[in-house]
Amino acid sequence: MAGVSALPAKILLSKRVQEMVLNDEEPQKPYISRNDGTNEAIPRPPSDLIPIIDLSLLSSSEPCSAQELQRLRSALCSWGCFQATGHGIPKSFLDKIRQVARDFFEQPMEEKKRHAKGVEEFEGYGADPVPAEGQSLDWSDRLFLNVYPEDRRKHKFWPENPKSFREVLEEYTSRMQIFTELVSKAMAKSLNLEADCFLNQFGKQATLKARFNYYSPCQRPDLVLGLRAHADGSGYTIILQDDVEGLQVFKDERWFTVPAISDALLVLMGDQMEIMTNGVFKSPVHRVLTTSEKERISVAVFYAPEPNKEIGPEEGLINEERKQIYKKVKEYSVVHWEHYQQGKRAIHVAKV
Ligand SMILES: O=C(O)CCC(=O)C(=O)O
Ligand SMILES: [Fe+2]
Repeated sequence: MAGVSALPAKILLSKRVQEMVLNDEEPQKPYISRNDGTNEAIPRPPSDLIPIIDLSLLSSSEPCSAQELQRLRSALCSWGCFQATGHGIPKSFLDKIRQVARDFFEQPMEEKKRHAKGVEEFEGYGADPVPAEGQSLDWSDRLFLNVYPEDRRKHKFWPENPKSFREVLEEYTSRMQIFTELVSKAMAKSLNLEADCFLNQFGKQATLKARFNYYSPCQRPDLVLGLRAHADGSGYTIILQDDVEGLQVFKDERWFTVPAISDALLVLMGDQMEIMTNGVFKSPVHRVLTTSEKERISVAVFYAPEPNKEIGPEEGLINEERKQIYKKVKEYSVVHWEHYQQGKRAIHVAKV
């Protein structure tokens, strides 16, 4: 294509995608990653939609609670994700998060760069560290922050503007702690396990990391991805979308677009929940498309076991019919990252 050059990823990453778009630059070679032809979302039969689970039904003793738990289990066994409603976080607050995220990214570049990360670092404003040679880059800008435990926060990366950013993120963190407790217990109950079993594996100092994603419009959505196909290395991930769709989940050899539902949070299993459930729950491959019309914003919160904690398959999920397929692992996110950098999945390293 015209204007394609082969600037090294390191140089490209020192410049934000949003800057390239403002300068009307075409995507350069490392950003070109799609080879699956069409940009069309495949029409889906009504029965084949990402399940929506009403969490408010799960804590009651009504029969509908057992039914909803069963739907939760079935969603995580087949899709590895579900859209959570009835979670108790008001839509007005979810809108606030979306708004501070938008306000942050819409600021002038100099303001955002006050919180810039180094090209090789994780935390702060920028893009992922430089991937292995030959790997593509994502058409996105990010603000990545450790939010829990509190002593892991690096305040120099926390925006001062918009003014309410910190307060809103602190509240979201507290709400995410309540949310993860609720979801971890419900997942255990759905598998007939002791309610606290996953919480015990994650540990009291389980980490929460927030990634604010800004996907600029792209002139070549047919060639460029907002985020390349991957599975998460977390325990599980909670994703808040705005009204622009783009996230897709891979299932049955097809990509399915995750519908934008304004009051829902997408709960998506990471590899560590697949390990803890001995492969019963699936950690799905997912990706983000770009669109030429409008920017897209999302906020992903990664919930992972506390550092140095060994995790492994729940005993109750190992039996004669279902042999142990995963080993105990420690610091899985490190191995996951090394593979991710090379465009590979890591979960095989945890196989027995
Ligand atoms: O932007 C999204 O909707 C998904 C983000 C995601 O998959 C990730 O950050 O790992
Ligand atoms: Fe992801």
